[in-house]
Amino acid sequence: MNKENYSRLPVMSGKRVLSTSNSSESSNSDNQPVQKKMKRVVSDPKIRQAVSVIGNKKPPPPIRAVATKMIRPTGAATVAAGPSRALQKPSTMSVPKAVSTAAVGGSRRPAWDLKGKVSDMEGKISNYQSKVKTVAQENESLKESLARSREKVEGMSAELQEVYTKLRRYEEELADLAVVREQLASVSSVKASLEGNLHRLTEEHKVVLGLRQSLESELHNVQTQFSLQGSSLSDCRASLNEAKDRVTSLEGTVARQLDEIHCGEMERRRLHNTIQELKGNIRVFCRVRPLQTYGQIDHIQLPAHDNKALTLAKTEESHTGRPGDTQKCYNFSFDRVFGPCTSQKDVFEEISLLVQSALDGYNVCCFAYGQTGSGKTFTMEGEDRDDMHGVIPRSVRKIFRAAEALSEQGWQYTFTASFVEIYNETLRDLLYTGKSSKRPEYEIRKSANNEVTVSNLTYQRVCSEDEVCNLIALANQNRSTARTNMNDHSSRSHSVFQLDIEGVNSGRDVKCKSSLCLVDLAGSERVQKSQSQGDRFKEMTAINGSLTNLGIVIAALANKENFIPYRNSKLTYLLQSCLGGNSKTLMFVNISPEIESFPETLNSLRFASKVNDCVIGTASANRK
Ligand SMILES: Nc1ncnc2c1ncn2[C@@H]1O[C@H](COP(=O)(O)OP(=O)(O)OP(=O)(O)O)[C@@H](O)[C@H]1O
Repeated sequence: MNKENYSRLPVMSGKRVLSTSNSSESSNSDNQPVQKKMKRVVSDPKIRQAVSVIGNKKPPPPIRAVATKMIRPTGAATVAAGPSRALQKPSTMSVPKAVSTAAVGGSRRPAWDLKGKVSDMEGKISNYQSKVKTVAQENESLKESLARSREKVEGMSAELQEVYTKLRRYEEELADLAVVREQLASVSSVKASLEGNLHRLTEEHKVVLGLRQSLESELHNVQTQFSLQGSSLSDCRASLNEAKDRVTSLEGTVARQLDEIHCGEMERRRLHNTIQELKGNIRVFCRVRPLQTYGQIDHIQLPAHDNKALTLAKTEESHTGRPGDTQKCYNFSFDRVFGPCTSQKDVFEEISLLVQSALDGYNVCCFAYGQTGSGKTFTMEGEDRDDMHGVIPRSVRKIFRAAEALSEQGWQYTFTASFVEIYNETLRDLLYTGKSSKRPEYEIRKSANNEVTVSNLTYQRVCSEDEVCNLIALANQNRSTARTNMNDHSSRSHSVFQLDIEGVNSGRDVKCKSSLCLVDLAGSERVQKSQSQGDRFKEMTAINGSLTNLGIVIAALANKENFIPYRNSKLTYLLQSCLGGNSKTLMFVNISPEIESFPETLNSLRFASKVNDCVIGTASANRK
């Protein structure tokens, strides 16, 4: 084995091989690599034979054969006849010069010189004998040398085995190293990726460092501000304590003022009621509808300086038949007269104080009276546009706003709405949403504490103006309308919108309860003029009967009669609590400006005058 053999081994780092080789050299007792030794041994011709034996090759026979041949006691002649190959080699042994010369070819003895020839032969024999001796000695030394060589060969075989063992170990190490190399490769790739990561992290670290610096500076700023605010906080605390003291003292003042406000509110209610009483618990407002065609109203005169007076003038034909001869004037006086140009807002302003009374715990009733088409529904409900809203939507708005304002003084209000129609002396629920075939019967009932209710009627709890407006819209859908000669869309029924109000001031332990009734009466025209027949005639009879009865009830109240015929009509029975002593009533008399309506206008004004003359007993608030 030599270095070339090593290079043909499985992959191994040269360094490691060299180091192993070196270590092997250094560990060897002879301080020589095994292969070198081997080379030297094999190059020795004597040992080569032994090596050949180890290598399973037949050993060359010569030495032993020669030795054997030489040792075998054969005669000198045999020796002389065929000298061995060893003998062919020039011998180093010394031969007597005389013998040698004669034997080799010195001068030939004469045939007769037998003695000399014998002597030559004897010399030759002794020569051969000494040669044999020498060869035997050589043979012995060769045997010894062979034995030594065998020992050496055995030693070397052992060494060789050792070398093979080492070789196998090296090979195993090499295999291990290959695994290590693979691991190294994978570790290298991991290292490369880690280096990439490291590079990225380094960049990120730089960014984070920058961020940190900016955050640190920000933190510094915040800390500065914080310390500044800390000092201002202590200032604030001091002023807070001062403020707390002030608040405590103000709370006392507020409590005192709340008491004063409450007393003031109760006083306001009392005074307000006094004013309403002074104005009369039943008041009548007259409203003239504008002309629906271009023209001038001549027969209705409204004095410019007096907004409470109205004159109805009619030029009566003379017996000669010529017009303009005599003029008959009918003067009326009401609590207020509104001309055709008065806006809805101005009309409501006059009655808003009455609506306020409803919140204060007084029953309030407001109804519109007049012939068909005179503007009752316009006055009570108005139209969709905000500025055209009538008394009902404006009252509802005022009530809810006033209730909200009073909540600051501890008042909590609950509202319940109902909407009834009286058609042909029959009650109908205008808030009914069930099937018309399943409409129940409605009966007016009076409770022990004189409260009037209607059985089966919808009493809807409401919390806002919008909710009430939705109910009014529902009622309008349900409302029965009929076509008449006087007005295509006139209502042939009375409609009664009622808002029951309950107020509680739990802090003061005060309660109040009242009703606000807003009534749009059916048209009051005379039967003859409407030319109604059949059902329409029946409608007109029922309407006029209930309106007449309304007048009778008001007159009976005015005369302080013992018996008030409320039950004569459904209308008066339903409005009983609003018309009685404990109420404030407002009647609108609506009149049409057309000259053709003169008789109806006169009738309406006469009816309203009668009502205006009534003074209903002093109202008292329903307080507990
Ligand atoms: N003050 C007013 N200004 C403008 N238009 C009015 C006024 N009063 C009434 N009108 C109009 O006159 C018409 C009739 O009015 P409205 O329907 O209110 O009469 P009514 O008395 O309620 O009739 P009915 O008894 O048939 O219900 C309507 O078109 C209404 O818009």
